[in-house]
Amino acid sequence: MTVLVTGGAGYIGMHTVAELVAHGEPVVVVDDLSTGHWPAGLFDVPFYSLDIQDGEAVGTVMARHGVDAVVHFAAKSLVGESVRDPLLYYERNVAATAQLLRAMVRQGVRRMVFSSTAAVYGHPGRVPIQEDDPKQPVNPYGETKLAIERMLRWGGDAYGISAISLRYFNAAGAHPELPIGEDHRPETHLIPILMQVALGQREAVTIFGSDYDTPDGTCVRDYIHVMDLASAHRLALERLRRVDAGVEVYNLGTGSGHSVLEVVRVARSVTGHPIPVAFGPRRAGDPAVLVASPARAQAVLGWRPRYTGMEDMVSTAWRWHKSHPEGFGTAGGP
Ligand SMILES: NC(=O)c1ccc[n+]([C@@H]2O[C@H](COP(=O)([O-])OP(=O)(O)OC[C@H]3O[C@@H](n4cnc5c(N)ncnc54)[C@H](O)[C@@H]3O)[C@@H](O)[C@H]2O)c1
Ligand SMILES: O=c1ccn([C@@H]2O[C@H](COP(=O)(O)OP(=O)(O)O[C@H]3O[C@H](CO)[C@H](O)[C@H](O)[C@H]3O)[C@@H](O)[C@H]2O)c(=O)[nH]1
Repeated sequence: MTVLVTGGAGYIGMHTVAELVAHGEPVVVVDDLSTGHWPAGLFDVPFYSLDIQDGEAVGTVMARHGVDAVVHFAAKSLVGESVRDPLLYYERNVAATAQLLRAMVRQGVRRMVFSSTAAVYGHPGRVPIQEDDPKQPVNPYGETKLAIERMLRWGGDAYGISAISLRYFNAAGAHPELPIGEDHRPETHLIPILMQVALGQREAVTIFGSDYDTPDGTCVRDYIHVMDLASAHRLALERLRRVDAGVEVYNLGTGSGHSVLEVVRVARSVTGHPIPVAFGPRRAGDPAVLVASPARAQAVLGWRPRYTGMEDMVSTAWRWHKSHPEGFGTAGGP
């Protein structure tokens, strides 16, 4: 009973590997290192530098390690890039996942936990957002994640695959003990950019829009700690093994929103750096407010986020960035 983690060298994937290993779960990682980093010697788990589009090679890994479930993080996930090059997202997200599912079917592996996103909702009609609210993605990234959710639904019927799709809101923070954290290149996410300003690596942060219909005019997001995302994956795996779940979806957020300016204020207080801001135009495709209703994940998975305060998110991120100003450095494969 081994779990195959695709994209396990990425930000959320690596924290989930840590969580699974800490709970005694045998894990094998497949990652092509296109955006990830695999620090040599940190985890005692088999690592394969493979593209999931190579279904045959991934199938061989499944057979060799007795894989019974897949946690599927591997994807392209930059909204702006997806608008500039949508075909890349159809290839690397939709087509690649079809290859992965084909390999699973061939190997008789019938459980998947899938990384979905709040971007499937587009501009929400109401907040907090519930799972059954309308899905109207406003960029190819969200569109391809929704397409995969639908592929899982059809695949569930046709091949007997049970899947849990976890729609994360804004992942944030870092492991409180292990030397792992967020290292995207280029970095586009708010909190790591604030940390880079505090480290003196950037002059200032540009706030995208100050005229939104929100209390302080800046966008409101539901930030969820990466450790809490990791625990949700473990609980989802447990559920897939316990019951024939069919295909289920869950929002993962705290249920509380924080404006960009609020996050900046917390970052100033945690780092002790003034973090200068500049106000710029709105970023295309940014909804004003995205806040999850996490009620379903709490009721069905028994999920309880532990790091719910913005200070928890920023201080664990700061610990990582301060001790690893160059991120994983040049760490490539093992
Ligand atoms: N970061 C967020 O706030 C957020 C929010 C919602 C959803 N998600 C989703 O969560 C998942 C992980 O996000 P992340 O922030 O950790 O991203 P990441 O880029 O850090 O991780 C993705 C990993 O997948 C690997 N990968 C990509 N394509 C691959 C392929 N074809 N074959 C093998 N490996 C491949 C990359 O090398 C990387 O290690 C993604 O699916 C993303 O869409 C992230
Ligand atoms: O330099 C920056 C970076 C971000 N922001 C703002 O900060 C907020 C958070 O932005 P991030 O880029 O950190 O995160 P997103 O909300 O754009 O994206 C996240 O949530 C999305 C779902 O809506 C997707 O799932 C995506 O993968 C995930 O990273 C947004 O209002 C954004 O406009 C700034 O003002 N300046």
